Amino acid sequence: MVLEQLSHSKINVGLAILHKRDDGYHAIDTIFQSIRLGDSIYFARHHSVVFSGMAPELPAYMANMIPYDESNLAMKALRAIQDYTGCQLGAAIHLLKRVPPAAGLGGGSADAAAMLLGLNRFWDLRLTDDELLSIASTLGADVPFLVKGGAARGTSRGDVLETLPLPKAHWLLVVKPTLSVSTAQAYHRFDGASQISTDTIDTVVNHYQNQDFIGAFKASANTFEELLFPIHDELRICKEFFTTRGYDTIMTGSGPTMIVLLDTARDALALQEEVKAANHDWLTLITKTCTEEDLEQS
Ligand SMILES: C[C@@](CO)(OP(=O)(O)O)[C@H](O)COP(=O)(O)OP(=O)(O)OC[C@H]1O[C@@H](n2ccc(N)nc2=O)[C@H](O)[C@@H]1O
Ligand SMILES: Nc1ncnc2c1ncn2[C@@H]1O[C@H](COP(=O)(O)OP(=O)(O)O)[C@@H](O)[C@H]1O
Repeated sequence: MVLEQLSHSKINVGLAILHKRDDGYHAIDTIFQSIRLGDSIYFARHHSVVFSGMAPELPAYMANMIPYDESNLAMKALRAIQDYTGCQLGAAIHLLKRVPPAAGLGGGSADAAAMLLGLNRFWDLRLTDDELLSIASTLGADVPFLVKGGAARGTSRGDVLETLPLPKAHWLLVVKPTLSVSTAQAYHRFDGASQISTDTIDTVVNHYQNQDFIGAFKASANTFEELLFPIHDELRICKEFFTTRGYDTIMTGSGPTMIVLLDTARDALALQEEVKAANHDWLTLITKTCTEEDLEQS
């Protein structure tokens, strides 16, 4: 029997950095939204734990950034669950990566979350949701949301979650410029001031409460755009490529990925062609926001 666990990635529909905390982390206020773009983790019976992975659909320079060893966030999740439960069972585990790494899409964190959920099923560990969330919070600030999925407001380190109603699915074009941004370094640029506040995120939440994803997207803003646009021209150029064509576009997480909101898949395909025709070497992927049905299937 082979078990497949999907790991949906996320976008941030708005992110305000509020202040630096005493523990070195930053207090944030953000809206997480699951998207269909995700990796798969496969589990098969084996006498010991073996781990492998590949990313055949990603450009080589991105695929080469992903380690398939103990430093992979998915393997860290496996070790955390072994420590917590004392479970000594084996498994042959394969990670099929589709999500661009270091992109602000929470790809590694989503794999950690999928490993927790997948092992709970595969090894029949019967951990409760609260136990899984508590292990998740030791693995990274984004991991608890990625265990839950859906739509949620995240405060504190991004790990205190308030679930929001999921709007209907919307088409998105995910655009990954070539530069890579380290999350820690991006946070390090914050000097205590941002135009974006809890009020901004309150407005986004109001739109979510009204099932108005388009309104939420238009009202959102991200402190990381303030921190990174002045030092990376490619980000401004990338965002303007879409906004000047009339498309609402936001940067997700600590970047560099831009999320373009679209009415139809045809619009997404046409934009992909325009990016190619303009000779930009940005990776573009078409996806949708997740619905309840998507989450039930994962
Ligand atoms: C910016 C966000 C927005 O969703 O996502 P990404 O851009 O990484 O996808 C998250 O806050 C990223 O969360 P995550 O990637 O899980 O962060 P962690 O592994 O816990 O932390 C990586 C580093 O980021 C910094 N960090 C992270 C979260 C936070 N609230 N304050 C911080 O200062 C710390 O320097 C930490 O050492
Ligand atoms: N399963 C994984 N998938 C992707 N990157 C991983 C994974 N495990 C560890 N990494 C490392 O984590 C870094 C950040 O990747 P990722 O979690 O995708 O970033 P982000 O949080 O910005 O989406 C990568 O550069 C890579 O070296």
